[in-house]
Amino acid sequence: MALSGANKDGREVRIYEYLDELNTDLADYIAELSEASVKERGVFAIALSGGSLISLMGKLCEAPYSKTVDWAKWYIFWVDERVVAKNHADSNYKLAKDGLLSKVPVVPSHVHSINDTVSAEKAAEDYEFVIRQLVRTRVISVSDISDCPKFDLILLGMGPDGHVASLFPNHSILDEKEEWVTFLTDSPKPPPERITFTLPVINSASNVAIVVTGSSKAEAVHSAIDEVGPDCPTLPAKMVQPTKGNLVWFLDKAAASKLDGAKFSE
Ligand SMILES: O=C1O[C@H](COP(=O)(O)O)[C@@H](O)[C@H](O)[C@H]1O
Repeated sequence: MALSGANKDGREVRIYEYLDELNTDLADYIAELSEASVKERGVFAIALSGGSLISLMGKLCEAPYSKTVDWAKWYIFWVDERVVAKNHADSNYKLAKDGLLSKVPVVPSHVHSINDTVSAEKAAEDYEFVIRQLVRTRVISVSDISDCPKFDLILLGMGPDGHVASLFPNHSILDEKEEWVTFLTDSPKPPPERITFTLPVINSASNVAIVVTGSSKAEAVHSAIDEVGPDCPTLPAKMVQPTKGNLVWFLDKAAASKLDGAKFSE
């Protein structure tokens, strides 16, 4: 059974003893949000990250989700992408295609990956243009307090340094307020060229989940959730604070091992 707790900002933190429980609860969470969004808006606009997240979403390819989720209503985007060919081992698109999208009946024209034939700068510009078109046609909602897109769900992982998407600690793109999608050519984690949603877009989503496993990330989890340590204020994961949306952390025991456990109850 998961331990869970809500802190003062209304963030929910779910901690799982076993990875299998985390995977099942994550699949339930995504399936429920998909159902609610399709009921309300007729579509589900979901943005994926790369990394460990995709294998943690693996239950969605199995029964009952493979049959019960309304896959045809999904519109799929990437929160961040490495600027490499789509068939490159580093591509977040390839990771999601191989691990999830090729195993469920999504509509190919609803899968919005980046243009992998241009520079990082142009790829970010093109991707923002695509998103703007889909906001105009309301495939993606719009925030009622800014002009930002309001994704139904944004799924994030987190690196041991506290980075989310391709927003790295102390990088100037953390301050980006105007662009929806920006680029970097100096990512501290390879490959160096990437595009990424900016914080205003992430924080405008209806729902954001940060899914983190492993002891190498325990210190950054502690800093972001317990709001302690010198790095805390500039930790990208800590800057994920949806303005009106919901934030849920999914953690395994190892990632949660440095948290103040007193805040959680079964
Ligand atoms: O480089 C990236 O890293 C993060 C974290 O990856 P993980 O394997 O440690 O979970 C990922 O969320 C992001 O999409 C990716 O581009």
